[in-house]
Amino acid sequence: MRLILPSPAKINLSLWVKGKRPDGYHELVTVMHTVNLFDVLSFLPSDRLVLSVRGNNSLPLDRSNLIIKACRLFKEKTGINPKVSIKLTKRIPVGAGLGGGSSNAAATLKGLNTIYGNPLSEEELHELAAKLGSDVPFFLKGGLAIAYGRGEKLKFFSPANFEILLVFPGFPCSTAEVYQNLPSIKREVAVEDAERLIISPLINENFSELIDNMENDLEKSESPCVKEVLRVKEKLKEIGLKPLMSGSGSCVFAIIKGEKPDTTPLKKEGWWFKFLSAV
Ligand SMILES: C[C@](O)(CO)[C@H](O)COP(=O)(O)OP(=O)(O)OC[C@H]1O[C@@H](n2ccc(N)nc2=O)[C@H](O)[C@@H]1O
Ligand SMILES: Nc1ncnc2c1ncn2[C@@H]1O[C@H](COP(=O)(O)OP(=O)(O)OP(=O)(O)O)[C@@H](O)[C@H]1O
Repeated sequence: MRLILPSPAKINLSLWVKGKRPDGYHELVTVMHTVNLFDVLSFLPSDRLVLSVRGNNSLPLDRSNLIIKACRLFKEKTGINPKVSIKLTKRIPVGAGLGGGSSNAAATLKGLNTIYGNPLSEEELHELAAKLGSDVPFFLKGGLAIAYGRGEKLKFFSPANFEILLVFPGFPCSTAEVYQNLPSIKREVAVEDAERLIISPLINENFSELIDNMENDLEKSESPCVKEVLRVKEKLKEIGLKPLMSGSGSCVFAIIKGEKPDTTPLKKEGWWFKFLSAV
């Protein structure tokens, strides 16, 4: 039997860094929402585990691919050797702060669990997801959530309605490098602050207030990549938008309140962009 699963991208509507932890990770409070830009994972029965990718020539197909990592972890936990051919159609730009790899890993865990008769509970899936990456647990459900801790602790809300312009400037940013180049930050931010500043105006569709409150502390990173991203932000400001970097970059997005802006300057720069909706 064939199983086809969509694997959405996310944006970070805000990301606050509270400080650095003894394990090297950063303590965060961030608000994430999935958007209607999807990779697709298709699972077919096979005599062994095989991964193939369409739409991207540079992604590794070996153990460093998050899909293969998810399969290995599933096998370790359940004792079931996944014999499936997984076809990934890649549409989400890689290294773009859109969580594409994390989303693929979550879809793989869900897909294998469905195919093999749900051997893992929700909690067990969450535990495996957190091992694969800080963003992976969020993608098991998607929609709207505040993520905190290292990003693996979640408080979910009903999905919201909004439109964005998403711009990918054509180069990736390495998440590890962006965090490494962050000046030391100490901030008192709680989940309740994220609810007040972001979730409430979002649910009430008070977009002006929402946009005024949106922040991403990773924009303070001294990584050369983020410096380039700030230039992209400037261009979007010139066309009347209030943009924000998503996650660790390189994508930048802006909430669209009414009429769509004139995108000619973005075309001139040769940047990839799309108008998207929250899903
Ligand atoms: C930027 C975000 O996407 C925001 O949603 C996440 O914080 C990153 O999520 P992710 O890609 O799943 O990240 P991971 O694979 O867990 O970590 C990649 C690298 O980012 C850094 N990292 C990540 C998360 C975190 N809370 N603190 C960190 O310092 C670490 O150096 C880590 O080695
Ligand atoms: N299935 C996959 N899809 C995308 N990237 C993958 C995958 N497997 C491994 N990777 C590796 O993960 C790295 C980053 O991928 P990804 O596109 O998820 O970054 P990102 O969007 O910046 O993520 P985040 O927002 O979670 O930091 C790349 O170096 C890529 O080679």
